[in-house]
Amino acid sequence: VNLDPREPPLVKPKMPYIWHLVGMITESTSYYDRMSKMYPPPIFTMPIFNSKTYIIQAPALVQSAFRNKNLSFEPFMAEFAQRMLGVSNKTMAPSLTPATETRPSFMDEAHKVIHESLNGPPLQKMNTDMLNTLSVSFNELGDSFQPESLFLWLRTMMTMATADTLFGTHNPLKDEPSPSDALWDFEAKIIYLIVNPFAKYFLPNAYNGRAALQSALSKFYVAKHDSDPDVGTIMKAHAKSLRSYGMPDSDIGKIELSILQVSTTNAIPTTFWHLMFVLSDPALTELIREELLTVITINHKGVKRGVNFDISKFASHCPLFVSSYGENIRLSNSAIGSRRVIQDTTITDGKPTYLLRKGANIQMPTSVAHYNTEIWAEKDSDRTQKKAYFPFGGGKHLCPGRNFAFAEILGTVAIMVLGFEVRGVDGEVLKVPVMGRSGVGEGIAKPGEDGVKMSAVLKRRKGWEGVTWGFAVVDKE
Ligand code: HEM
Repeated sequence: VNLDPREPPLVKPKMPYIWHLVGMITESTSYYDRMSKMYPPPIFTMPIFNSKTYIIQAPALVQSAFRNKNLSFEPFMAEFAQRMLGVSNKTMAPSLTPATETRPSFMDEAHKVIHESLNGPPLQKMNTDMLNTLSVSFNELGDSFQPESLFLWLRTMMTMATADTLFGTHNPLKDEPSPSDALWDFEAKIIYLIVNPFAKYFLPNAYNGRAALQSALSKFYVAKHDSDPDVGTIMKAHAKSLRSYGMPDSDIGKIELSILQVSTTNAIPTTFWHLMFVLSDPALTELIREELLTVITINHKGVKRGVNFDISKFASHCPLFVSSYGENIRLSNSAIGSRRVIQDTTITDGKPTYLLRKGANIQMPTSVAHYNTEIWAEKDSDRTQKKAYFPFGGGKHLCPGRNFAFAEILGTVAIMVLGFEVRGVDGEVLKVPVMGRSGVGEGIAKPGEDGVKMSAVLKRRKGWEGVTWGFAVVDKE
């Protein structure tokens, strides 16, 4: 590749063309950590085939990239979504509609619609719907319960509660034989579905799981169930937008699988890690229980007691609980932020300035900043840490689901910590399973085999037996 001297320095691969690509595929996101030790920050150029990818490692430069309007996420979203969903150019066409004099591009309109649907009253409804659906599952548990796999039990319960929240009474997943497995079989292999044109033969579970989900979702949209009153605003508004740009109902079903996927893929593993971090530290568990006592109201209904959490108070009343969540998403997140240079541009961290050439790709490995021990040593200033912390990306595409994730994750962990004693099958305190790295294209690491196999015993806590749990979400403070 040709490099202007003002561009970031080139890191030549040991073997031309594919060396870096092989590294990414075989070592997943750990490859970037290894590279960062050999080529310390701030930024370098990695040649892949005949193209250039700039790897931005210095947190200040990452923040500069997030703010730069010439670095776009949209080409990736379009390419990634089409291959992930396995849809034709014809199906994708309406969602690629460019702007006209009278109307924004579909992508810009969808961006606005999604961000609006995940804020204010629609967000509060989503938080309450999700957590009250989950509460039903907890309320149905007896005095003691032992899931074969704590992770898989939590995953299934949260997947179905998310789908109920998004799709309402006619949640299309309900008609599938094992909908949560179909979704996660698909999710686990997304990167391979993207790169492997023969996925149908090599990855039958992922391929067939995706097809079954898309067919169920298409029936939902053909029957116009998205106009039902209990459907989440995000699904209603996004489908309305797709229709207005000319997409037929059956194709809407295929595309909307992506919203179900983004709503579950990171939030559910994050809940598991947060639960594990808290439960593995009995002193922390006790302190968090004390904090949680300040955000509940107890109603006596005859002999039964109803306990409601007020989610809007978590931020102000539960500093330890909230900061443990913040630390959890720092450690469990090894997402790679992506952007494409759509116009020659420069970025700077205040010292040198780097030229970025039109057409090149950008990758920003979260783990390089999130695991930088110099930055995260206690002595380091808050300002530096703030720059080095981007679990939800940044700029225009800063994750719009972060407030929903905050509510659902803390709400789920809150019930389990306050309402239950959760121990290992041997009665001992649970240990955090080995946390690997997420694969390329994933955000949050999933537990490995030991974590998936881990069973647990949930016993209702003394004094909290027979409680009916619920959530009354008031305004976020
Ligand atoms: C702990 C949970 C979550 C994490 C760590 C996370 C992380 C991220 C990240 C890193 C991005 C890319 C941002 C960028 O490149 O600047 C993103 C985008 C996005 N996320 Fe999340 N996310 C989470 C939960 C959710 C949930 C629950 C939803 C939906 C309800 C959601 C919906 C989205 C959407 C729609 C985008 C694309 C935004 C856009 O293009 O403007 N996320 N998320």
